[in-house]
Amino acid sequence: MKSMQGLLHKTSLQTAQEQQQKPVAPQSVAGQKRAWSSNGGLVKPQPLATTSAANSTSHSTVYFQKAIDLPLAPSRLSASKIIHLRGNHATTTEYSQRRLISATPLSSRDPELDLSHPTYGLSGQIVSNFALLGINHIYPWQKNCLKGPGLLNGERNLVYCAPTGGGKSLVADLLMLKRIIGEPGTKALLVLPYVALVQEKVGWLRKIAQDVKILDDSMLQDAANGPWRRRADHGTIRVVGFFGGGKLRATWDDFDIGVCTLEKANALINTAIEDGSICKLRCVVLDELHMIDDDHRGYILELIATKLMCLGQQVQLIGMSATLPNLNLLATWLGAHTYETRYRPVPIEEHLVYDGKIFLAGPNDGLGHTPSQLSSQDVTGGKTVPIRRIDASAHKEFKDPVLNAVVSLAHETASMGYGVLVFAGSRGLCESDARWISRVMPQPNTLATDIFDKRISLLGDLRSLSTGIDPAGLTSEERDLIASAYDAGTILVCVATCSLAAGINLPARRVILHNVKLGREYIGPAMLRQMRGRAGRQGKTPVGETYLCCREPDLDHVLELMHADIPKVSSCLSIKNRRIQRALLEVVAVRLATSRESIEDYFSKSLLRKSQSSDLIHDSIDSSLDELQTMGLIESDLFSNYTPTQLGKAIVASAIDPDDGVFIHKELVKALRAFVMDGEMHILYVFTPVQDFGTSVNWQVFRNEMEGLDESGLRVLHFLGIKPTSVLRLAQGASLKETTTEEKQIARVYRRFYLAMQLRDICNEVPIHAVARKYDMPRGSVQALSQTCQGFAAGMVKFCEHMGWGPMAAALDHFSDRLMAGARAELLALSKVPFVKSRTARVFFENGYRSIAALANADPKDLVPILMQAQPNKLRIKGQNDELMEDKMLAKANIICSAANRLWNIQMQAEMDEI
Ligand SMILES: Nc1ncnc2c1ncn2[C@@H]1O[C@H](COP(=O)(O)OP(=O)(O)OP(=O)(O)O)[C@@H](O)[C@H]1O
Repeated sequence: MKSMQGLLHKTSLQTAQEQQQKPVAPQSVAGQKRAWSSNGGLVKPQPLATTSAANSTSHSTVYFQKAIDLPLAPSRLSASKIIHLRGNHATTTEYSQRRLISATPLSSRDPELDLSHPTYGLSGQIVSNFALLGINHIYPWQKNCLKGPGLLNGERNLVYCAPTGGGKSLVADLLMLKRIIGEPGTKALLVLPYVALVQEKVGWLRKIAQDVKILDDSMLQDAANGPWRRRADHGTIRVVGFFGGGKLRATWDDFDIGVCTLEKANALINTAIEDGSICKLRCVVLDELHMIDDDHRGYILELIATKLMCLGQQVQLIGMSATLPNLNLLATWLGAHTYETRYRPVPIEEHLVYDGKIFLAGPNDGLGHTPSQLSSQDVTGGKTVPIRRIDASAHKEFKDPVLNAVVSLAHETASMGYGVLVFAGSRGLCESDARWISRVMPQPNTLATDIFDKRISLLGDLRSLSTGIDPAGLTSEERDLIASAYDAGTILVCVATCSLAAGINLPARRVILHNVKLGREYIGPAMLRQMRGRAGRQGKTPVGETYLCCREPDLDHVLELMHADIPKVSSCLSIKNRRIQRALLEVVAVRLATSRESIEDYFSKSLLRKSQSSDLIHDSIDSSLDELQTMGLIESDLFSNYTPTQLGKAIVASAIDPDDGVFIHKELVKALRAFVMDGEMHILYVFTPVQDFGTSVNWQVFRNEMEGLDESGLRVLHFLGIKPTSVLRLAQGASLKETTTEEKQIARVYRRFYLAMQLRDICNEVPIHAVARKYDMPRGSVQALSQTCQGFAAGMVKFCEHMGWGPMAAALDHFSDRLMAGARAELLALSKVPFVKSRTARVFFENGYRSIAALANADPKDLVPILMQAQPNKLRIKGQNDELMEDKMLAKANIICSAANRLWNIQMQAEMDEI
């Protein structure tokens, strides 16, 4: 079976490991590797995996070689030499000077650059926490920004812009801390677009807030004498992250600083407005404010800010971004002070690489020099002189000059001991780039012992993750391990897809772009800026460099892109995309605006109002209110006062779109009449998210799976209105009708059921890549399904609670634990123990450890072989590493036993209390 072997790709580290086991002398690869022109073992690019070569004039059809098809333990190759064509840079730039003096020059004469200066009123503890993180002085721009009118005392809002890596976060962090420390008991929210950023920020803020007291000693004493028992962390700053499905129930009382994704922040704010606890909110930071323009999620930022501006209480709004061309529009909207800087603590030099030649595209030095406007004629016609040249490679594998450039430049950076990030346009390209680069890297046996040991240890850590290496992509645990290894210099080269640039914070000396495409499309200027912005970070590298490697047909576009302006941002609220309806339902449901007048007032504060006339908005409100009434989500009285219906409230509480809410409601009402409880399919169907995953149903697969359903599953089909005869017809090539509203509704049920069957497999521990293959779905979609289902399930539980369907809510709640565990019911108890999830839980179960009590009473040493057995990816490395692995496993076993003991004691206590 090609499948499994093919899907278990290897990382460059693994390759290094293999080479270490089977040292091979450097030799020519001629005759060993399949030729590029041959089709054996080569795969056609998938829709999203076009290589840059696809546009080359010399290749009409180009295939890239999938990393998984490369021969095992390949022989070593060497990187091409890169030759300076001019002895020095023609001009002396800030960049060239910084090569010599590696630190950012800081004015030590300005005492206000000292964080302990009375201007900032920070406690000694905060100042020393910052110092521990390497921040002793603030940059002059940070000082100037902070000293803007009314900012330090919280009276004014702020919108500011600074280049990536320019130190934006510190300004927001300080203002936020000042708010909650200045008024004990108040709250701040920090809103970020991605879960990975939320996690990272929580870690950072906890370090900043470590041991910082909010309450003074007398207040602490009062609290101790009060009727409530004090929390252990009472009086210190609690930083809590909100994302995914897990924390949906966390409330306002659980944090001082909440770090949230957009959706979570909006849900928290809605709840707090409704129950009145919003009065404690003092500060909201909107990071990556340019996201307001994002088609899918941007409108949530607008809703958050608009609601807060309607509250009539002082909430300091702080918006920041690296890419806001129309800063003033947003500042006017938020009534904010603005600040803009081009300051880069580490200068960045941009390069264009074409046909083995490296051109200086302009030092981005922030000193007012215009980057040189390269033109494609100058570059191809020899008018512009390259500064360096990459020798053509002697290896036929590196005949493609773009690949050769990427590999040689990555090799050069790593040889200097610096980190390099390579961005490629698809997963396939990413894997093959990593493979090729690893083949020119030094042999493991020539590495310094400490680096070698650290890499082995990293491999051990990766292998001992309970999830195993998932070929469908990195899990967050794997990503954390790799990111911290990169941060510590254990790994020097990271290859990532372009889309990762926005969600990671991995600074690099050099950023290399293997062409400027994501799939088949060129990337946009904002994404290019994100990627280039990863180059150079204060304290890590003295300078930053970016290299855009491209081929001739792309030259014009690439040059245009390099100098392109970032598009202006604007509101994403409209009737057509149904965001206005959602905005309206929300404010009515949380009773922020219930009269016609207050609704008008709400919209007058929106960003939309900055681009649309009040008449147009007035009309949009009219039609949306009518629509929401027709949908049964709101009601009005004679005086045009609006109230939410129970369904309207449930939809807002469970954070779903109104249209989806109506669909879900219909389905649940049917389910209440006849809920199939003697099997899992019905509950799984209810937990299947309704948003569009780009599901295209393979009807033959649907039919096969349908035929495998048991009697209870077939009953579910019947209740949902799915006709087996229709499925058979569709499997024979008939097409699904989707013209009338009713037909669309039915098609939606069929698609959702197709996803529900995938969810069933995921819950039954089938790996994501296998699910994707079985259902003929892109892996990304299956992954998205598995990642969103928990949050959606939590939303469904809330929905049922708000609809007053208690028993249904309880049944769903029980099952949602299982989704979290990703394992079958019998493993549920075990999966409460750390490290014992999914596959590991199964292995423990099969080895007789079937309950927490069994684990609590086990000898940790006995668990080691079972943990070993649970390692899925057969990456056993013989010899010295076995010991290391065993040590790690024993440490894990100890944690498992003591956690199981703790859980067991709690259980016992609860049982005794019941008696
Ligand atoms: N005054 C300072 N002195 C030393 N280091 C600083 C200072 N201010 C910020 N830094 C450090 O610079 C790095 C980049 O800062 P930060 O993450 O705030 O940049 P940013 O502008 O928010 O970038 P991005 O656009 O990627 O979010 C961080 O490691 C931060 O700790």
